[in-house]
Amino acid sequence: MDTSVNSSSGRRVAGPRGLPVLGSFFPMLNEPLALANKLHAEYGDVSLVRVYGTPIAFLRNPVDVKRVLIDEPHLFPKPRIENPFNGNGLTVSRGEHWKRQRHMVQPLFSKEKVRLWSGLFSDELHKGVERWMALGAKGESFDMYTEAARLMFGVMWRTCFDENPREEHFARIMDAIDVFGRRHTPWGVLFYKLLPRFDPKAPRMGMALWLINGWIYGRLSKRRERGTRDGDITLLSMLVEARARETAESMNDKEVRDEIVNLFGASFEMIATSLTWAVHACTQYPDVVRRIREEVREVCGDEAPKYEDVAKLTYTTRVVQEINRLSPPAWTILRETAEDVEVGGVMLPKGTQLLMCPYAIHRHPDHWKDAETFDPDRFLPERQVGQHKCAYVPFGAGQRICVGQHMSQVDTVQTLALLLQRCDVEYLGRSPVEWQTRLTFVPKRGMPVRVRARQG
Ligand code: HEM
Repeated sequence: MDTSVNSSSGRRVAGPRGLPVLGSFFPMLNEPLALANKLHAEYGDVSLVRVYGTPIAFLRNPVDVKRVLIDEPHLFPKPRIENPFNGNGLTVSRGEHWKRQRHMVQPLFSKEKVRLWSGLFSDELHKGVERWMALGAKGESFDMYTEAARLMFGVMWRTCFDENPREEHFARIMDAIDVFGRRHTPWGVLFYKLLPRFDPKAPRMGMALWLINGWIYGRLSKRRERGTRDGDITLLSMLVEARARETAESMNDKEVRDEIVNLFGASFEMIATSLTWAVHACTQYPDVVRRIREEVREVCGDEAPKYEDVAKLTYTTRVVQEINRLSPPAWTILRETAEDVEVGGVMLPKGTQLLMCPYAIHRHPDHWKDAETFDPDRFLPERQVGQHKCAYVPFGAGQRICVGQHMSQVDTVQTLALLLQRCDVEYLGRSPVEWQTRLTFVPKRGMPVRVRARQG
């Protein structure tokens, strides 16, 4: 049986009714993106399920996505998301607090700032690639996702604190993500209060939270004691120095802590996911590898690719864009309706949760030709003419667009360029790769690869 909501145009939007009371709780919990794909295939651009009576609408038409994210964001705020990790940081805050924090945080990720951090990034990147080659030299394989996460975690740790990360920091954070991410998919945040009670691993989250707070507050208090120092380009210091636009107020300790956790949470796993899928694609398409290597040789010669080279690595950039189209790390963007409102010709009641899945939007048959084909050249400027602004939203759109978009693109392109310049990569897992949605869109059984130094 179907659920239906009357449309003002007489059309009906429908989805499966699901179980009594629970509705579609289990498909949403187990694999919400698979549910979204199924619903779009069966019911079109706007479809609806209920979970505990809460209506949840899936939108995939770029026209509706633009209206929600860009044209009328006041009608479609972010839902209230409460969890002790994110606190009231940028990814979850709303209203005036969000506006104030966004004005303070966004400038910290300008091109100029990313350039400042680029030496530090290159440093970590070289260590990472050398480590992968050393494993390959011993004949050992590794999980690309874990290694990409380790690399990007190191980059973020140094960006925040200008310290080398310890294995303990990485292991603790990955453990927290493992527990938190399983229960805490972006839609699962709506039901956070209910879920941990059933989760025997919840104490591990409590321990991780206690440690993370200790790491941040400890470093913050030292930074406050020490005061400003020339040449300090840590994100921690920049957050301490940031001033609100209208009042010139600075952040208190809790606000700095929240932003550090949010920036960490929003960044390293996302970039690691993008890199993982990019490396996998390169193992599948030898022609893509050949073109990236030719481009890197033309732009960098035998030198390692640097920050300044990235703008010239246009084909490699298109490869990354195509990866973020087909395997968008942020698999959903969440909003809710602030009042009864019509979307895509359908009347949705106040409080309807809106899930816009870039995975589905990036495959919309009216906006993408041969959507399943891996074709980086579809991002050539001449082929993008006339493309809808919201047909491609791996970083979101509108006022809440990702603050780390430039940083991500630079880091992913530079990593792919260096890796393929120096190494051959072999994928050792099953094909096709099974995926799952955790905090990001990840391979279900990891991404086993072997990396060997290139000869000659
Ligand atoms: C491939 C990498 C990344 C992807 C795919 C990605 C994706 C996204 C998306 C889709 C949003 C919008 C969410 C929404 O509208 O609700 C977002 C927001 C955000 N991203 Fe990213 N992101 C990436 C990397 C980063 C990095 C490197 C940082 C910072 C270091 C970052 C920080 C943020 C923050 C703070 C927000 C919240 C902005 C706000 O709500 O005002 N992200 N990201």
